Amino acid sequence: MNITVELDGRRLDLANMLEISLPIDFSMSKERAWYIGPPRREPVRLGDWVGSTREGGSVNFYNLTINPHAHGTHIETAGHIDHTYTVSPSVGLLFFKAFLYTASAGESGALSFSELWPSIPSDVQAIVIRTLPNTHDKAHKSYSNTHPPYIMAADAERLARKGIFILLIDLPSVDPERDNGALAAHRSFWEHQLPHSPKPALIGEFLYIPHTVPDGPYALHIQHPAMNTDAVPARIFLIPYL
Ligand SMILES: N[C@@H](CC(=O)c1ccccc1NC=O)C(=O)O
Repeated sequence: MNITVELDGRRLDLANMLEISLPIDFSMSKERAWYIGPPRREPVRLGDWVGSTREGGSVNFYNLTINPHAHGTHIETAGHIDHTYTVSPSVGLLFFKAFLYTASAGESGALSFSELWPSIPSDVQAIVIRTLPNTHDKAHKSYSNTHPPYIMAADAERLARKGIFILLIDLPSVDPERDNGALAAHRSFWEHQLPHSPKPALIGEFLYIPHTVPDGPYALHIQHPAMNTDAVPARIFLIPYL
């Protein structure tokens, strides 16, 4: 089978899609973020019957307890911070024009975008922020009480005003861990979306972008389950251009 996809005249290297998301791992035994402990996976028990083949049941039939914000890569709508009736966060398009940028934070914890602004192409729809340090332990790290870096509200506004409607980062939040509910970057990004934005804006958090992937332009592909709530787990890929 031979499939060719072009995004505004640029061919996508579909054979070399790069996954940049983290799964929800039910074998994880420790806190991941937001102080709530690991995800849980428990067999259904109905009288003598158990939904676990290991325990003698005919099938595996588990109840899952997950929190999309705390347990892995997820995408969220503005319903995360307001009373919007949330249908499933929905991406609507198969591919977006994306840009991967590596940012580091100064002493304040604010990420610097100073090298991003001169290099970002004008037609970008999605930005992927990889933060430094980017050691492999990031894929398993427990973030509660670590106060990771964050995006400044003014930078989130500038991204939105450039027409970017998908903002992705490899940390549990685009905002500081503790800000008394301000969530300034979340609010600023959603508030300053252009009126003709083609899709409802999304923020995605808790990604993992291997250090081997160079900064620059890519196509972006997002997969997610349909769940009517503010945030859903997501599988996210960067696709190089040929
Ligand atoms: N920083 C917020 C909390 C917060 O941002 C948050 C809390 C629980 C789950 C997700 C959160 N933010 C995610 O982007 C606060 O201090 O109230």
